[in-house]
Amino acid sequence: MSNPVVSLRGLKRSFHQGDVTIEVLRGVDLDIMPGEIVALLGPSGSGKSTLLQAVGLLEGGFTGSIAIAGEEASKMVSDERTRLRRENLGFVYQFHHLLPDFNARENVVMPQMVAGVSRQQADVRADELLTSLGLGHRLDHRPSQLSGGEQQRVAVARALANRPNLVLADEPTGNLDEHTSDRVLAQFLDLVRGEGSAALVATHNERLAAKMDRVVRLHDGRLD
Ligand SMILES: Nc1ncnc2c1ncn2[C@@H]1O[C@H](COP(=O)(O)OP(=O)(O)OP(=O)(O)O)[C@@H](O)[C@H]1O
Repeated sequence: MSNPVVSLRGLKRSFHQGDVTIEVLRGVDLDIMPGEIVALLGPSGSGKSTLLQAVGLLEGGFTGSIAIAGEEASKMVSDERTRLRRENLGFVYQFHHLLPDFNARENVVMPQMVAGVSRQQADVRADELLTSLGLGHRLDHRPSQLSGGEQQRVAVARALANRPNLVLADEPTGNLDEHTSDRVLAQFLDLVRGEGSAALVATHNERLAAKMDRVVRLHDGRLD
């Protein structure tokens, strides 16, 4: 059997403020297999974003083991972590952080160029992804000329541009109304499945979580 795309063992994270220590993650264990889409549920403040930051190799301060595609990241120096992140991970946030001066296509092209893909190939991939998300008629629009749901779909295309093994999504449809949120999430899940990526998706929403392959819950700093 293949390696998990992510394997966490005994992951811990505390924050210190003055004399107060908040133990947010108190020993999280989690394996996600290739192609598996996992919903991460938990109330506000339970540590969902903190957990995604750990898996995304974006922040230090964690103890325990974080393996991405079989490579242990916790002892890596920053350059190695960046390489591991670029080779394996894609990100979607609640607020899309698209580049405002670039159009939809260019926003999806940019991460590919950073990864060394030619402009021509990157354009083809961007158009393919955006078209499959129903944005074939919006390729030349800038973010300010797109609706919230359209902007979020561009962010989804950008996250998948470099064919990540794992997509990390933090409330990916949290800023959209219910109808748009359902539609964008369905398109997100279809695309991730079609691409064969795994995903870890933080949400408050039980109904959206039920559409994924598996649900894990953060409770008292651990996963139930
Ligand atoms: N940089 C920080 N410094 C101090 N405390 C922090 C920091 N980041 C997070 N926390 C605390 O850690 C806890 C978990 O935060 P986190 O954002 O991971 O929760 P969450 O489950 O994603 O919440 P939400 O659903 O509201 O986004 C909170 O109590 C928060 O105040």
